[in-house]
Amino acid sequence: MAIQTIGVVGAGSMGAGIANLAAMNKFNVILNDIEERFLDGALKRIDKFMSKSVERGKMTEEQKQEAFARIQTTTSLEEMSGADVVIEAVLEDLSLKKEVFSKLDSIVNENCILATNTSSMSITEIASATKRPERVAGMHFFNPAQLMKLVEVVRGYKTSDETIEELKALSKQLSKEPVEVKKDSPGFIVNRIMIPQFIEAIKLLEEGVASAEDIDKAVTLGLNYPMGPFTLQDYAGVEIGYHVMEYFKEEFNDNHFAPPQLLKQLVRAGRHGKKTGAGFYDYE
Ligand SMILES: NC(=O)c1ccc[n+]([C@@H]2O[C@H](COP(=O)([O-])OP(=O)(O)OC[C@H]3O[C@@H](n4cnc5c(N)ncnc54)[C@H](O)[C@@H]3O)[C@@H](O)[C@H]2O)c1
Repeated sequence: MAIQTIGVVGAGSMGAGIANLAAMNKFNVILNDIEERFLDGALKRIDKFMSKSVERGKMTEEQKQEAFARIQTTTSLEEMSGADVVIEAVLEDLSLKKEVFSKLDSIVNENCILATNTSSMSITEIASATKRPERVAGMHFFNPAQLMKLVEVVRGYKTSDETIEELKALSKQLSKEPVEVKKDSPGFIVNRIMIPQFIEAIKLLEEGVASAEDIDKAVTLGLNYPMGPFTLQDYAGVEIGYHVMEYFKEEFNDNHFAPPQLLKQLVRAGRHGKKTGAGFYDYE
């Protein structure tokens, strides 16, 4: 199947980035969110990203305009009927994702692939909200989706080989490097490794072993990571890690994954990271 039109549901950090990436790679994009203001915000961020690319000589103004023109925005999920693949990027909430998948299943054509950008949750469970579990899979991008090279293509229990192959091919068309996650396991590969590191970093901070700045410095210089754990959580959205920890705790039946108290407090206080002006660090 030749994929021409990609639907993206949820126009937040990830949805906007994925829509931008798809448009820059010459796909038509239908970008959906629940309110116009979220779509306007997404278009502004897309415009900003591409303007910087033009400044840096990575694309021409004409290419930017062409890519922009390929993105159609809508608050009506019905308009996903024209999509060959839909990538869901709503909040990390299992019941919300299932509701979106159930609706999409009755809107899109029968061959359409329904992919989720979930950071951790069960593809099999999300697929169970549809009558096409063989056409449902994880397509996990990293932030910012325009730049980060990796895509985890994740198999649910009933995902067909054809669906996996098509999503791997699509990832390459989007200039990404896909890896196949062969089993539907919480957090897939990257978050399974990263979340315990976040937990240990927050515990070190809580125990007063070192400051956030010094933990970040130690990890960047000592492990050669591009960002330390606090800078990265603030960048990704502090609440995302929190939801993933809660999910790991339940799924693995292991309290070791429980979100540390400090993280809970930040989430409760609305300190969700850079996008809210504060997280582990202050930005304003
Ligand atoms: N932020 C990251 O670093 C990152 C990386 C990889 C994957 N993810 C995953 O991507 C998903 C989105 O994360 P995000 O950081 O972009 O979140 P976000 O909060 O920035 O955006 C979520 C968007 O979904 C919209 N939304 C909510 N309900 C909706 C509905 N019913 N229909 C359409 N839109 C709806 C919201 O209005 C919001 O604009 C999550 O599952 C997250 O775990 C996030």
